[in-house]
Amino acid sequence: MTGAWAAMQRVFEERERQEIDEGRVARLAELAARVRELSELVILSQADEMEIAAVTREIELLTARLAAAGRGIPPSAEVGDGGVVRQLGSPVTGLLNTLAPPIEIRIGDDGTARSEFTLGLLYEGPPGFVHGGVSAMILDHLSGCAASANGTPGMTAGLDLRYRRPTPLGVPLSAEAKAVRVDGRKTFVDSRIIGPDGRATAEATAVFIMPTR
Ligand SMILES: CCCCCCCCCC(=O)SCCNC(=O)CCNC(=O)[C@H](O)C(C)(C)COP(=O)(O)OP(=O)(O)OC[C@H]1O[C@@H](n2cnc3c(N)ncnc32)[C@H](O)[C@@H]1OP(=O)(O)O
Repeated sequence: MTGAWAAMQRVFEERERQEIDEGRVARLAELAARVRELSELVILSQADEMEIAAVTREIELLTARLAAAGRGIPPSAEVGDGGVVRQLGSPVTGLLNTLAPPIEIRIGDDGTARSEFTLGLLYEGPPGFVHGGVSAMILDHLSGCAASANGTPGMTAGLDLRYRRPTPLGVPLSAEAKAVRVDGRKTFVDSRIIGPDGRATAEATAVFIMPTR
C-alpha cells in the first residue's frame, strides 16, 4: 500500500462515519453564499476607513461565535445520482466552501460531465478575465468527474491545457469533459470551457491514474 493511498483511505473512513443533516447543510450553504458576497465587497466596497474598521470588528465577533461551538471534521464526499460526487468542502463545487464559485456538475447519458456557471471578480486574472489557474482548476475537477463517471476514477497525473482566448468574467460560461481513452490504469479525458459566443476559451487533455494500493 502506498503512503498516499493509505492516508486517503484513513481520511475517507473517518469522514464516512459522520451523519449528514441536510437541513444543516442548507443553512451552512446559505451562510457560505453570504460570505462569498462579503468577499467580493472586501474588494469593491467604497466604505470609509471608520466603517471598514467597524465592520471588521463585527466580523471578528461573528467568527468568534462560530469558533465557540468548536471545530469538527470536514464532511465526507458522497456519490449521488448519475455518479456525481458531492463534496461539500471542495474548492470547485463545495457548497460550503466560500472559495468555490461553486459550480454544479451533472453527468449526461453519454458520460460527459457538464456545467454552466458565471465567474465573478474573485476569480479575476488579467483585468476583466478569468485567472488561468481558475480555468485549470475547473477543467481538472470536471475531468476528474468524467473519469469517475467512466468507472475509472484516479488522481490527476497530468493536465495539458491550452488557453485559446481570454475567458470573460461576469458572463455565462459552460464547460464539458469526457473520458476518451483508457489504457491500463490511465484514463485520458478531453475538456473545454466555452464562452458566451460558443467558442472554446480553454481546452485540456488530462490523464488520471488510479494509485496502486
Ligand atoms: C471521485 C472524485 C471526483 C472529484 C474530481 C477530483 C478532481 C481533482 C483531482 C485532483 O486534484 S488530484 C490532485 C493532484 N494530483 C496529485 O496529487 C497526484 C500526485 N501523483 C501521484 O499520486 C502519482 O504520481 C500517481 C498516482 C498519479 C501515479 O503514480 P503511480 O506510481 O501509480 O504511477 P506511475 O508513475 O508508475 O505511472 C503509471 C503509468 O502512467 C504513466 N504516466 C504517469 N504520469 C503520466 C502523465 N502525466 N501522462 C501520461 N502518462 C503518465 C507512467 O509512464 C506509467 O506508464 P506505464 O504503465 O505505461 O509504464
